[in-house]
Amino acid sequence: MSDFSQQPKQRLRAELLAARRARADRAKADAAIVELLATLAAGKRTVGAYVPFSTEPGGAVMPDALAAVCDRLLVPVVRPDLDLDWEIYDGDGIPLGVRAIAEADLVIVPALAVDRSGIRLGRGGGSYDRALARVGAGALTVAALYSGEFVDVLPAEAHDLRVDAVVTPEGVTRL
Ligand SMILES: Nc1nc2c(c(=O)[nH]1)N(C=O)[C@@H](CNc1ccc(C(=O)N[C@@H](CCC(=O)O)C(=O)O)cc1)CN2
Ligand SMILES: Nc1ncnc2c1ncn2[C@@H]1O[C@H](COP(=O)(O)OP(=O)(O)OP(=O)(O)O)[C@@H](O)[C@H]1O
Repeated sequence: MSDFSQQPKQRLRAELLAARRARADRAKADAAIVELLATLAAGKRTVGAYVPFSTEPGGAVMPDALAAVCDRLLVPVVRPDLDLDWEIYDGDGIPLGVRAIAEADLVIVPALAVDRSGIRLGRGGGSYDRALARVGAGALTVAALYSGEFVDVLPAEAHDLRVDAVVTPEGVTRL
């Protein structure tokens, strides 16, 4: 059992980021993750996602692959207070406001790890704790992870919001 509930979040983040940098199977894992996410996004009106950093699940091709199968792809714009505004991917760059994410049918969120109850560990800005609170009741929230990042128990705080599912190269798991 992978129980990290008593570990400081800062140390967990550092370990998970170091493991991502050391991965050798990235391209294959990203291809599998993008295929699964594109299947979830297919035919949706509005999808919220993110533009992956170089070591994040999904890789550089993820936004184009998602934009090709849904009507409208929203990506975050970080505000000075670390809250998230949203803009249309590859669009005019006009911010749509923090509430735009409420229109999404599917929200793909970045995470360093997620546990079996849906608690996610992010980068520590509280950005997604705030953004997830605005997601509509009917929307599906999914975190994209590499193998080994879906764990049994993570440290949880009162403000942490859960995701509905995780996508790893092995498949989609509803929580
Ligand atoms: N792709 C992506 N976009 C995202 C997030 C994310 O986690 N991933 N965010 C989630 O909230 C928000 C941005 N928050 C961030 C919080 C911390 C760092 C950060 O520590 N950056 C490192 C280098 C990042 C890397 O290459 O891995 C740095 O600046 O040193 C970046 C973004 C919105 N956009
Ligand atoms: N709804 C909120 N409004 C304002 N600040 C918040 C909110 N939720 C969490 N925070 C603050 O954000 C900080 C980071 O929280 P936490 O460690 O849970 O981040 P995280 O979920 O790992 O990161 P992220 O949400 O950016 O991916 C904490 O100091 C917390 O107080």
